[in-house]
Amino acid sequence: MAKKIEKICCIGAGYVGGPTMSVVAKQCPEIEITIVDMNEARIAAWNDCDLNNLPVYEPGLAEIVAEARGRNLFFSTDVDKAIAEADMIFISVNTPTKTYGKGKGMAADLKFIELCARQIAAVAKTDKIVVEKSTLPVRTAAALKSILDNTGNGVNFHILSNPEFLAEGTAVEDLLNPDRVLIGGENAEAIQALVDIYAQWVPEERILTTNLWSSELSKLTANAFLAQRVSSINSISELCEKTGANVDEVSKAIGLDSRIGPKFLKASVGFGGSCFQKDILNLVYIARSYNLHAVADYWDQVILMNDHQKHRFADNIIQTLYNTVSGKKIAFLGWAFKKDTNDTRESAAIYVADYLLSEEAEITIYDPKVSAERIYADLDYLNTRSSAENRRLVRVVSDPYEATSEAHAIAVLTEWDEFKGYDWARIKQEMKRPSFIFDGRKLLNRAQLEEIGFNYYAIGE
Ligand SMILES: NC(=O)C1=CN([C@@H]2O[C@H](COP(=O)(O)OP(=O)(O)OC[C@H]3O[C@@H](n4cnc5c(N)ncnc54)[C@H](O)[C@@H]3O)[C@@H](O)[C@H]2O)C=CC1
Ligand SMILES: O=C(O)[C@H]1O[C@H](OP(=O)(O)OP(=O)(O)OC[C@H]2O[C@@H](n3ccc(=O)[nH]c3=O)[C@H](O)[C@@H]2O)[C@H](O)[C@@H](O)[C@@H]1O
Repeated sequence: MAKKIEKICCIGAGYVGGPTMSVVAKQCPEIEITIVDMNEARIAAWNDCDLNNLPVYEPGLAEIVAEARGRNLFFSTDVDKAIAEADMIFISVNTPTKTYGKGKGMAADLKFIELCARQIAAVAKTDKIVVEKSTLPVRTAAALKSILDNTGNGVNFHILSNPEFLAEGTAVEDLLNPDRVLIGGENAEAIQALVDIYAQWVPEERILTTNLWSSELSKLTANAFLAQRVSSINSISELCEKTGANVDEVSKAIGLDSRIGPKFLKASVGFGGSCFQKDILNLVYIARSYNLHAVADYWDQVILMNDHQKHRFADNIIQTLYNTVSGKKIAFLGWAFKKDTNDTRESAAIYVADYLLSEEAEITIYDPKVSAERIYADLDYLNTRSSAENRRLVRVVSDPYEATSEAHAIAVLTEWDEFKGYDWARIKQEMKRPSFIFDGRKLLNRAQLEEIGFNYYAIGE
């Protein structure tokens, strides 16, 4: 019989910790869950009475937080207390690409993970099951175990790997109906304790148990395969543009082959998000560290193709606008890395904007969920020009018609549904002529827009 878990602590109240634990709290009302974070502002936002102020926007999430918060779901900055009281501790902190030292620009930065392990070791006075929820390099559990066992108070720690496969924008749905839940571990009782939690709402045949290393490596592999599909179809999109083929037609034709399948074949301006690039870079780094250079080079191509796609989208705008965008107003519709999220990490929009700004374009941005502050922070982070210069060249507005008015061109960077329903005749009326649209998401209706008089360009057509 596995130990029944009564109290869970989750370290990290971000895009994974927040939604994941909210859903566990909803499905397991008898378990008390405390999500802790050292970021006070983030915890305050999770505790905000106004659910519109939650730090993560996900369809359906606010309702779940409203149901569970204060009942069996708590958000706190008191990390030590939550660790001390919990039977099971999820580590859901960020594991970004290293920006310094050995492995800079490639390896995952594990300093936040190590800090968690040291804090758990220092505080724990009772046995704990420690669950890796963050995405980690294969064999990280060995390092965690070494820290916990050597610096702890003599209590027993069992480590499990339980990577998260949710996608942003559909996090709640993905958590409620996961394709699979993956649990890697060595201790049968600890594994069973976590299986028992998920089994409250996930069919048992979708709960897969493996050894620790397969679980850790499966997460990196899943993201690499998904990103590879996007880069593969994006590579074909360029060939379509040269040959008269239409990439949507090609996607459909190949996707109907049951061995290939229809998902993740949508050509785009390039994949973004906090994880695809970081996880592939990490995979490449790990392969190189084992001297597997052919393996590393193979996966590296996925990133190179993605960079190429963003670059050529921006280049096409410049070329089409008579080889100069200097002083021209370009309207960006969308800044988030995909629809239905306020997350902008590694969004293709950032890189397209940066490229156009270096050509002295003046960009006006509208995104239904992303704040101006976030957009400026994204651009400043690249360090290409001064913060003052970014603010001089970029305007962020809350009305799409204001963004597009007097613009030479519109670039669609995120596939927000609302863009489809705009009054495109009015937009055309208020733009400079000729009026160009560059659809990086293949979202809009070519026939309708050409009828109105737009010059419409879409990826892969
Ligand atoms: N964002 C996503 O959709 C997915 C992310 N992942 C993985 O999950 C992990 C977390 O990702 P996100 O939630 O997006 O990151 P995030 O950056 O949104 O959240 C991480 C949180 O951890 C907190 N934190 C860091 N160190 C801490 C410490 N020592 N004590 C207390 N709090 C600490 C930070 O303040 C931050 O609020 C990453 O490894 C990521 O690769 C996995 C699946 C999906
Ligand atoms: O580890 C993670 O962080 C997560 O990464 C991705 O989820 P996410 O990045 O949230 O979103 P996706 O739907 O995968 O989209 C990623 C990027 O690829 C782009 N994309 C996706 C699919 C497609 O066909 N074409 C395409 O360009 C999206 O627009 C977006 O920019 C994976 O889908 C999740 O399973 C994983 O848990």
